[in-house]
Amino acid sequence: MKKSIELNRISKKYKLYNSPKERILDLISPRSYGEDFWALKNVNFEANNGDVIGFVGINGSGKSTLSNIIAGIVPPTEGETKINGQVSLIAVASGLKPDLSGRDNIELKCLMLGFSKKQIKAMESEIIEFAEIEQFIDQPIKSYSSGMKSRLGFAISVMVDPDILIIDEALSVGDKAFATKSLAKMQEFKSKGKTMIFVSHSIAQMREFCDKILWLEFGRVKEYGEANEVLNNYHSFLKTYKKLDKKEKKAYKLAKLKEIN
Ligand SMILES: Nc1ncnc2c1ncn2[C@@H]1O[C@H](COP(=O)(O)OP(=O)(O)OP(=O)(O)O)[C@@H](O)[C@H]1O
Repeated sequence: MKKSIELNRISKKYKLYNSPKERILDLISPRSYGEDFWALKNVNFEANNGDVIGFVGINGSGKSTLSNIIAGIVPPTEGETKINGQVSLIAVASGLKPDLSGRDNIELKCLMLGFSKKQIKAMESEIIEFAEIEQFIDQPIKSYSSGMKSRLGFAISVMVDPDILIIDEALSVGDKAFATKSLAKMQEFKSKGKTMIFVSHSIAQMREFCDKILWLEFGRVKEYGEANEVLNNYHSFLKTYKKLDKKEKKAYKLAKLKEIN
């Protein structure tokens, strides 16, 4: 089976600053300011062509950071990434530029993905139609509702027909009719044997769609395997975790983060 994604010991370090001043000082001064924070540590992950994989984990586990690394939006601090094919990431805030119109955003995103102006012109009307924003396409997208923005982001990402499609929480926005249409589009991707990654808090959606699940917990891989098995374990964990009070949850998180920070 051909591998579409190979991640070898990926780590990501962010810098946490107490004030904007500290951030600037860190940039201009030879001394180091701010605190190191490892959001991912030594993550190994592989996907084959045709895999449909869900990323789960409680808030702050590193799901979006890992998706962004696979999409090439965020560089890892350490480790090796091998991505075979073109990746498209759909996220609620997926790099659309608020001051540009819907049409200009389509052009910009497609240019960044390497399409020519002629190819973009040919795809444009299909994208606009799928996103259902015909009347608003020449308005700046800062005037769009969040549903409209996510429909546009979704439409661009699926119409460019990538080899690897990452959908980060984007299905939770938008109405029922659009969600049905999107799921049908993703079914089409699945049947074409493309690699798909879902980031979602909905276990039901994951069960319906994914073959494999990667469970992240505060920067580390807790489990990676067959969807039902990992989802059952994650579900049991959540049941226990949700019973903890605020203080206990914080203590759990701090203890886990201490292991890698
Ligand atoms: N640009 C950044 N600068 C500093 N810390 C960051 C940055 N982006 C993410 N983090 C931190 O990295 C950790 C992982 O964040 P990430 O968004 O990847 O988690 P997640 O699992 O996607 O969370 P959620 O389910 O809440 O979206 C969090 O503690 C977050 O605060």
